Amino acid sequence: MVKIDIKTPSKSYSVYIGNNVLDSLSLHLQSTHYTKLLIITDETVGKLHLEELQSAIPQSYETFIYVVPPGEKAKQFAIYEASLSFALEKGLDRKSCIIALGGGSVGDLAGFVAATYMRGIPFIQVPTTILAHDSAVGGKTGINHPLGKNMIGSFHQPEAVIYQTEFLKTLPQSEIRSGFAEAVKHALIADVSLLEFLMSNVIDLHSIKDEHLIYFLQRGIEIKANIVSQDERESGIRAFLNFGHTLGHVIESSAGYGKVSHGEAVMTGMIYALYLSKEVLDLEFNITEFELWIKKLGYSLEIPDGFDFNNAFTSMTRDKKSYSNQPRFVLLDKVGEPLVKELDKELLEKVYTTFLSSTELKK
Ligand SMILES: NC(=O)c1ccc[n+]([C@@H]2O[C@H](COP(=O)([O-])OP(=O)(O)OC[C@H]3O[C@@H](n4cnc5c(N)ncnc54)[C@H](O)[C@@H]3O)[C@@H](O)[C@H]2O)c1
Ligand SMILES: O=C(O)C(=O)C[C@@H](O)[C@H](O)[C@H](O)COP(=O)(O)O
Ligand SMILES: [Zn+2]
Repeated sequence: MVKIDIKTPSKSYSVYIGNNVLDSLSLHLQSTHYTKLLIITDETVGKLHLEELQSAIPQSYETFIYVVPPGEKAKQFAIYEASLSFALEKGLDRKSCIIALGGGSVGDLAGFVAATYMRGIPFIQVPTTILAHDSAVGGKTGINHPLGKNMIGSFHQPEAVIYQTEFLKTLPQSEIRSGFAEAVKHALIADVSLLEFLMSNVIDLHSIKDEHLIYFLQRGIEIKANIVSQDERESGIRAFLNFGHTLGHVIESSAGYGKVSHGEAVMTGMIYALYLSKEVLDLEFNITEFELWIKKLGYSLEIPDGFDFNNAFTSMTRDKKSYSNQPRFVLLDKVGEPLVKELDKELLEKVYTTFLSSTELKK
């Protein structure tokens, strides 16, 4: 088992990673004495892993279960409202605890329910996707709005993150691919040697070795923990974790939430940001080699039908990093050295055209 401690101004907590870390959940629940528990999970994850999670909960606990639709459908106002109603009907109080069992969608929803129920109650993340090495840590919670991704939310740190890596064994390929994008993001923004490691050891997403998986999950969490501990509420360097997300979120919302996975959209957004970084900062990086690797891993890097730069620009001006109607992008000066820059429409459109015509992306 690996334990990573996270320290933020609002809370300190631990992330437990390994094959058999549900014991850490049992210990936490035994020592904390919440009044009631509410497990929020989705239909798919519930069928696969709820029983095992329940076996780790001490019998003395009154436990309720609320099952939401899988994927981005969970991050809708209607589901958020229904989850709050369920919590009220079951009589959760301020000393009750919500447990999020699932990927980032369940974690974001359940965390936001916990953040707003009676103005905030505790919650525990039990992530079940590779992507959730990112989403379960750091306390960003929220739901989507038709006009933008995660537009309604809060910062609310979990009490603990219990990352049972056995749960990852049931992930379909598409979800492994989506989650791996955030691992690549962590490498690009913070650790050139992690990027080299990933590019030489992950050449097929069907056969990632267990020790490699644990290594990049752990390293990604360390990178995120380091940033979040310095800037919990994104007044500065936390924006680096948004690398690739300015375009990525617009791809997700314009395709219709859930049509393009978060990781696929972010991967496309990261490649666009690499082209921007070349243009604006003379980034020295072999984008062609990177694109070929990414295509071999099966990323489609597709721009949704009907995607139009002018509409995308308008949506990017609504991004949470933007102000005064000017999109702000995370760029790389070097791999591992990000910065945030306000960019104007002409430049964004020019580089978008270059990016779209990249021969490697079309292969
Ligand atoms: N809060 C943050 O810091 C943060 C960071 C990154 C991403 N996110 C958000 O996370 C969301 C994406 O999360 P995600 O990709 O983890 O997935 P998800 O929760 O949307 O799940 C994706 C699919 O995988 C299934 N699934 C989950 N675990 C499984 C398992 N072990 N076996 C089989 N199927 C399983 C789910 O049922 C669903 O169909 C996005 O909404 C994104 O915006 C948040
Ligand atoms: O933790 C962060 O900070 C991130 O930006 C991590 C991202 O991977 C994640 O997708 C996050 O939800 C995006 O945040 P948003 O503020 O742009 O909605
Ligand atoms: Zn993300």
